[in-house]
Amino acid sequence: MTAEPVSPTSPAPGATDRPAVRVALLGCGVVGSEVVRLLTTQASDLAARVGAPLELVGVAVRDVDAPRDPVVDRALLTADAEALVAKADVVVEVVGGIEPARGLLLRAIEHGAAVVTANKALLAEDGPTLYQAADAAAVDLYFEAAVAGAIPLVRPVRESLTGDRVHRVLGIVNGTTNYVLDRMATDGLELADAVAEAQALGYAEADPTADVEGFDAAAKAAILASLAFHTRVSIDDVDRQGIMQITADDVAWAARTGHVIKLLAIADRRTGEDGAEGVQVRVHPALVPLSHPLAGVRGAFNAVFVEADAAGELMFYGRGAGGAPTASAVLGDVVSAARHRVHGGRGPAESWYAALPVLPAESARTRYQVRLDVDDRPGVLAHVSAVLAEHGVSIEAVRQTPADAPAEPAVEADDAPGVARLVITTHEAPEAALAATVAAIRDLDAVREVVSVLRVEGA
Ligand SMILES: NC(=O)C1=CN([C@@H]2O[C@H](COP(=O)(O)OP(=O)(O)OC[C@H]3O[C@@H](n4cnc5c(N)ncnc54)[C@H](OP(=O)(O)O)[C@@H]3O)[C@@H](O)[C@H]2O)C=CC1
Ligand SMILES: N[C@@H](CC=O)C(=O)O
Repeated sequence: MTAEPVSPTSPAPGATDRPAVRVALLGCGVVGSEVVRLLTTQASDLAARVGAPLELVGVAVRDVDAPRDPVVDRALLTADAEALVAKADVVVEVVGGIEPARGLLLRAIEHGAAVVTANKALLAEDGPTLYQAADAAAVDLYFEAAVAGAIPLVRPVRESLTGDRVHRVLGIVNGTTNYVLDRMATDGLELADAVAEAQALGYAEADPTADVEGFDAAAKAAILASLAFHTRVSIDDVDRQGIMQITADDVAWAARTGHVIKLLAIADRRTGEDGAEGVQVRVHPALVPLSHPLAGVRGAFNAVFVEADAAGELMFYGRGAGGAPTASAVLGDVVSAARHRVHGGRGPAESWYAALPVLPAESARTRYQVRLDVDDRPGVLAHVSAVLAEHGVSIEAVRQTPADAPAEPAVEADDAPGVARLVITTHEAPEAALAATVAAIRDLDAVREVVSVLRVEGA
């Protein structure tokens, strides 16, 4: 595509003669550059939808001399983001990270600007500071792009379902890890090779920690849980486990038992031990049955189920990352905020924070699939079953390794008994009981090794 310079006042033939809505852009990287492109190429459509032209009044970056695609008029570029936010009606923050993003957004709000951000890290760490500031200043705070990129998900949860009672949010909210797990499942790649491929394709960052360790998914889970349950959930409240321990062998075994492994974000409304309601939020890899719609979510796509009392089950699917898809969500927010500037009105406000407490990880209810190598002698299965029974965990299925298993049991000494691999799938039980069961099984004399423990979801 030819890169056309962006002029300070993009022509807007579809607009009325109302004064332009001034838009300041903070950040012009992967997402910001696509925001510039859309603001330019869609100028007349956007003006018609807003009822006034959108005027890009400045673009704050770190390096004003770096080459940009699309080319941005040098007169628009500035390294002084503080000064820029003071002269806009709508401030779009696509810088990322906690500071200076938080300070800039608060300054924009202080100046009476509406703000649009894609910054999940900031919202998950300190969203309430922004919500409260926006509420106090009676300005819009929109953040559709912060969760699941292009997929309209924040708005349905924040606005459309606000008359309903959500009881579960379950989904794939990180495209990089879904791509990695998908490549491991389809071509038998080891995790490191699949991550390297994701980096080469631009899905994963040079430092993929936020994706593979589950931080990115945990931030999105915290934001979704806060909105869905009308309470305050921060990233520190999320029980988080990434995909680093998943091996090609785990993925192959998942297929043998009719599953795929997905990194899931799960937020549940549930009753705690004291009988009081709360929310439990977690991110971890899980076995998903091949028959479940989430199993069919391939590549870097995202998909989220929301279950509400009256609405029933809703599914949202699409591209969760990338410059253009994310910019689409940002522009939707810009149009909403700009419309309010022109015609009056305000978007939703989160001033009701407090309600449901966050329950500890151990209060979650889930199912486990445990693979273990045991001595192949009479009575061993009875010992293992007894441990499960002692912890009140019911067995759904047990199977023994077929001869052509992809992973070989440990090599034993000449005089040792043979080794059998058991795959035990439990019924749903409290997380605490399941974890204690695995610890007790590991201590049995007949157990050579607990090879893997994975949760099973979506059955
Ligand atoms: N990339 C994606 O697919 C998605 C990203 N997001 C979110 O969008 C946001 C932006 O992500 P992305 O575009 O990928 O990030 P990039 O790293 O590509 O871009 C960041 C931009 O911010 C600028 N910047 C950095 N520090 C400052 C500063 N102190 N003052 C002014 N400008 C600064 C950089 O300037 P310079 O160009 O000079 O270095 C760059 O233009 C993040 O919050 C991210 O989580 C959300 C969904 C998907
Ligand atoms: N790193 C994220 C992209 C932005 O949200 C992902 O892989 O989904």
